[in-house]
Amino acid sequence: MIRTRALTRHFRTRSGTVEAVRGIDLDVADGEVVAVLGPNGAGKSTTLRMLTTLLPPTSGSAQVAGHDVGHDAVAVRRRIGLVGQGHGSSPGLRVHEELTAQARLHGLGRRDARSRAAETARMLDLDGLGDRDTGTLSGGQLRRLDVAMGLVHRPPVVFLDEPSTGLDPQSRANLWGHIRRLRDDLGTTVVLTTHYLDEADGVADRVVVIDHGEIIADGTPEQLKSKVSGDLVTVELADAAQADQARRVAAALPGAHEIETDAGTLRFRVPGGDTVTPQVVRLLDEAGVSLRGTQVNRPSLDDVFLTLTGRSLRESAA
Ligand SMILES: Nc1ncnc2c1ncn2[C@@H]1O[C@H](COP(=O)(O)OP(=O)(O)OP(=O)(O)O)[C@@H](O)[C@H]1O
Repeated sequence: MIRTRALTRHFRTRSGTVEAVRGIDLDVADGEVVAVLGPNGAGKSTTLRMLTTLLPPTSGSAQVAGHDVGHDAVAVRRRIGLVGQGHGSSPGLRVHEELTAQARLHGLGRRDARSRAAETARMLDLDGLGDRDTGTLSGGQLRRLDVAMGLVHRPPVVFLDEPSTGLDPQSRANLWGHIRRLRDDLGTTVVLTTHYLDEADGVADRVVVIDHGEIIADGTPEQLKSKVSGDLVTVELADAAQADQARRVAAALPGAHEIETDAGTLRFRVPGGDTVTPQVVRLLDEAGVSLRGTQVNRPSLDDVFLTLTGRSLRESAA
C-alpha cells in the first residue's frame, strides 16, 4: 500500500539546510496499522506531508495506493484520507451537514453522500450527534468527527497526524478502539504519527521509530521491546543497610545486568523476570536479607528508545 525508497526532504533556511527526512525506506502492507514514533523535530510530519502529496520530496520516491506522490498526486489524493493535527470541521455546521459536505467534496451524489455520512457517523459513535452544531462538541467528539471526515469517502489508506493530542485518557482509548476497528471492519491501512509510547503500543501492529530524519527501528511493539535485554526487576528492601548484600545476590544470578541499588531499592535487568523473581526472593531470604516487595516490569518502548539512542523519548520530546 505504501512504498518509499530513499525518501528525503531538505529545507533551506537562513542558517543553512535542515535535513528533515534523510533517506527513508518504508513498506506498509494493506491493512496494517503503523505508528510512526519519534521526538519533536524527528521528521514525522514532514514524512506524512510527503506521503499525502502536501510537500514534494527533495529526492527519492514514494508510492501510495499504487501511485507516485510526485507524478500522480491527484490519483494519490483520491485514495487517501488525511486527519491533520488541527480540527477540520467548521463551527456553525451540524455534524451530519459537515460529513455530507465532505462526502460531496469527494464526488459522491447527494443521496449517496447522505447515507455514507450517516454510516460513517455510526462507525465513530457520532450518530446521536447528527444535529449538533460542531462548535458544541467535546474534544473527543470533535476528534472523532475529524477522523470521520477523513474516512467518509472510504479511502483504502488513512493518515492521522498525532490523533489523540489533547484528549483525556478515556477519549484516547475510545479513539484507539475506533482506529483498530477501521482495520478490522474495513481493511483500511492506517499510518499515524505519535509522541506517545502507549499509543504506539496500544493501537499499532507495527511501530517505526524515527530520529533525526532516519528510521532507527521498525517492528511490532513486542519485537521492539525484545531489543531491550531483559525485564526490569525492582526489589524493595526492608532495611537499606542490607543493600550491598542484596546487590551481591543479584550479581550472582545468570544474565542479571544493570544492577543498581538506591536507598533500599535494588534494581536489575534479567531475561524472564517473572520466573527469576521467586528465585531471587529465596536467595535473598537465604542470605538473611528481608524484603518489603518485588515488582517486574516488561520493557517499555521508552526503554527501546533509550537503548537505541542513549536518550529518553520523553527528554527528547521536552
Ligand atoms: N518548512 C520548514 N522550514 C524549515 N524547517 C522545517 C520546515 N518544516 C519542518 N522543518 C524542520 O524539519 C525537522 C523535522 O520537522 P517535523 O515537523 O517533520 O518533525 P516532527 O517529528 O513531526 O516533530 P513534531 O513532533 O514536533 O511535530 C525539524 O528540524 C523542523 O524544524
